[in-house]
Amino acid sequence: MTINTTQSAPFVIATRESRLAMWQAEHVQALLQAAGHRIDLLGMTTKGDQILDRTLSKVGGKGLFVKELELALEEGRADLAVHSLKDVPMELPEGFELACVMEREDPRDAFVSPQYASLAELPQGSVVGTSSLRRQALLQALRPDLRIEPLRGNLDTRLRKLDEGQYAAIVLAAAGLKRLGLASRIRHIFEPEEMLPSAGQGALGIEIRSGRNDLKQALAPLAHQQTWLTVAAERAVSRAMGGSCSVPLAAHGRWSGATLRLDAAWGDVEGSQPLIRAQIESSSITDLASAEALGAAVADKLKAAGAKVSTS
Ligand SMILES: NCc1[nH]cc(CCC(=O)O)c1CC(=O)O
Repeated sequence: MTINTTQSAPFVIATRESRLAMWQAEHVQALLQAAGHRIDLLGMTTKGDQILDRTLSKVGGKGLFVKELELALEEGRADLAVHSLKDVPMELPEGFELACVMEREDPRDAFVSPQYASLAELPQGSVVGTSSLRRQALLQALRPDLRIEPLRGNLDTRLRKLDEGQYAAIVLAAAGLKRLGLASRIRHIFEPEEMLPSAGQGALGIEIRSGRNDLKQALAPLAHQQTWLTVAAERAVSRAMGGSCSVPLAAHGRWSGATLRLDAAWGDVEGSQPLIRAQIESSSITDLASAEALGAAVADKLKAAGAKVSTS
């Protein structure tokens, strides 16, 4: 029998229990284990998961997926939480921070349909499933004839509802489908020119209690600096616009060489006005502060063109 009294306790990852959340937590677990750390998982059902089938945006929004994981960190039941950055509120509560942002998966949206190979093939008036106001607004801009119907639940649930025939097509993040080995369901990937992605889409962020330098050190090798700068710029647009899932807002950064091009689109909730779009390119993005300044500048352009800051 060996008793190792010097080895410290394992780090615990708090995670939601959806297949995608588990994949993401296990991915981080494997990377940290490969670097020699001991890592346990703590699975949790969040309020957001319990009400997935109701109108999430009306009962408190995205933060619901994150809050209970934060409580586990606060109470010391867990050390880190792995999030899809797209679901992480712009401002973290006092005492929490993002320890790192990891390399991005495909940030684009995917068209999924058993029958049709692309949006253009959909017959007039087809029903398309999405509960994202951003996807709804961008879809209607491309095809005003389509009927957009709500679609909730985790990825498997959404695909099942599609296969049951409730929709002619649905739109999902390519990243989630690829992570779960479901890339074969993708019929078309929208280029940002067609459908501009959401801030942070496809990127994972790891949240910790502020000041946990032991964790920061362990997580530093997982950070991807270019992704971090890109999503910092995107999230700064959302922050400046008061972004939440109750307003159609897209923000997407792309690099070509040393130049970051940041695109954003904003729509009013009623969807009565055409989308307002703005774009800036910058070759002087070197740190988080300059990335966030670029995001703020794009938000200023949106506002100058008539976009309203949301206060809810
Ligand atoms: N809002 C749910 C959500 N949060 C993150 C992803 C996909 C993975 C990612 O963006 O990292 C999804 C599913 C979807 O939008 O289709």
